[in-house]
Amino acid sequence: MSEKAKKIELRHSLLKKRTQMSVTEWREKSDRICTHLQVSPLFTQAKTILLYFSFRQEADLSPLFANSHYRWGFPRCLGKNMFWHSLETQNSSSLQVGTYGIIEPNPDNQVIQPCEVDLILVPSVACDSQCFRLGYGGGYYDRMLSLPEWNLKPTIGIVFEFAYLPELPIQGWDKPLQNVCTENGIKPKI
Ligand SMILES: Nc1nc2c(c(=O)[nH]1)N(C=O)[C@@H](CNc1ccc(C(=O)N[C@@H](CCC(=O)O)C(=O)O)cc1)CN2
Ligand SMILES: Nc1ncnc2c1ncn2[C@@H]1O[C@H](COP(=O)(O)OP(=O)(O)OP(=O)(O)O)[C@@H](O)[C@H]1O
Repeated sequence: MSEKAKKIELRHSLLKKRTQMSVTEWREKSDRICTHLQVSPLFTQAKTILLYFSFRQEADLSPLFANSHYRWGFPRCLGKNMFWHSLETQNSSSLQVGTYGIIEPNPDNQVIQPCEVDLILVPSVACDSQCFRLGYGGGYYDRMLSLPEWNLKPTIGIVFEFAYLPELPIQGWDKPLQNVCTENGIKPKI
């Protein structure tokens, strides 16, 4: 089987497993992930952090946004690129539903430039012990993290432990992240 076909099959089975989690289990594991993040030096030493609105039962990091000590950035998809915005108000009029049905900031919100970013929390379908990541297949983070202005930014892949695997199928453009966080803790790249 090709690496591409292996990715498609794995993505399908892991997304199925993730959406079969009960809401209670999802909430508990998401909260544990938030707790591990909140005590990590990578996190506490950051000022501007990129993250996401949970989609298809991804770990929900919304308890983190409540902390106004940090500046939070959320992605907006435009074509094959992501743009990052902070939300000045918690007002729902600053949000819209984007291309894939994911909530995103509307373009009027303040743009966050790469040089301002200290940490990226990367939503993942799976990660492996070398910090390679499987996403939804759009290539958004692969493209972004391959650019020189993003290349050296600290990254933490976010997955539940059941999707932290020994080895993912990888293709030429896949670049490892620097860390992975599951409900059991933060694991740096080996
Ligand atoms: N919460 C969250 N927001 C995010 C991401 C994410 O992973 N999580 N993204 C991270 O990239 C971007 C959105 N990327 C996405 C890419 C593809 C699909 C999607 O539905 N793909 C189709 C198959 C596409 C294909 O194989 O060509 C599908 O799964 O049915 C969804 C989101 C930006 N925002
Ligand atoms: N650095 C890059 N430059 C150009 N195209 C890229 C790059 N990285 C990935 N792609 C394209 O993106 C597509 C999707 O890649 P892949 O299946 O690895 O996505 P993914 O990491 O699962 O998705 P996502 O990052 O959106 O969650 C591939 O077909 C590939 O051609």
